[in-house]
Amino acid sequence: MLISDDPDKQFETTQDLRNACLEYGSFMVINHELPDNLIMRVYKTLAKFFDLRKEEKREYETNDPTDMIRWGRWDSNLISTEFIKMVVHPTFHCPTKLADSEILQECIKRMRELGIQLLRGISKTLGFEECYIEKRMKLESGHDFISANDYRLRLNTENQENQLGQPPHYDTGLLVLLLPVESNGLQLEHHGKWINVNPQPNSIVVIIANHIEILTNGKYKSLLHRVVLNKKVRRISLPLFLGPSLDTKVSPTLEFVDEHHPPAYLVKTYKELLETNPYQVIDGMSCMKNVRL
Ligand SMILES: O=C(O)CCC(=O)C(=O)O
Ligand SMILES: [Fe+2]
Repeated sequence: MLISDDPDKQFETTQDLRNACLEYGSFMVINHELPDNLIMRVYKTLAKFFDLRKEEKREYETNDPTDMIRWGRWDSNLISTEFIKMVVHPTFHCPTKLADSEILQECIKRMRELGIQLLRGISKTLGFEECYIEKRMKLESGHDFISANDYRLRLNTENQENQLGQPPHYDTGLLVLLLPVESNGLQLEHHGKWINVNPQPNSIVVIIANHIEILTNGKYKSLLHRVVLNKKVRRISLPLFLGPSLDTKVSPTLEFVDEHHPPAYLVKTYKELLETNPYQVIDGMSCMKNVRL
């Protein structure tokens, strides 16, 4: 609808998008251009990678913050997940041990195109011309990464009720797009309560991340979210973190600054902000504590 030829429909969708950004910090996209069989093949390829023996994946267990690929596991009483993160734009990086990397690359390319369309829509909801965010954040050389997550079933463990796949967190970047998943687990914070995301089949869930909050001087807030372990099925997820180029200085846009709304964030390049995280360019951790004034 955002790209519909019918101006009324386009207007209505832009209004819905504005409300979703203000009220929830998240929305679902249906009727996108990612075919089911592409999605299915991506999940197969990721599952195959996660099923490799630990020794085989350890090659990507890096402590070097400049590495572009990083594998790891969190395994405690409360949190359990395995992940493989990789920088996918401007240059696509992928472990050689991940079969069918061209399928993953194609899928990410399409997710990125969708993300850019959504950022055009978001620019409009803010009263700017369509390409405002794209140009200001230099998305042509935007720094994007993915973090494939594997939340396995954990049987016979204590504390099952409270087990999380991801602790509550905010994401870095502008937008995070989640490849459609069949199983639930993602929860969003809304007015102090956790709400379950029950995605419609094949819908892409989108989350507003840190740098939209900075750009809008807090008008659109970065969304707190977490993942609870699904007790019935193994769940694999694939978020794409769309970000500004590393050299872009992200700061509140003047239109959102006045005497009642002074700038609430420091001016830093995306790279400087990411460098405050232990794994720098390949770390989805929120940077907000280092930038709020
Ligand atoms: O697995 C999910 O649904 C969300 C993952 C997530 O929030 C993240 O990787 O930052
Ligand atoms: Fe996240």
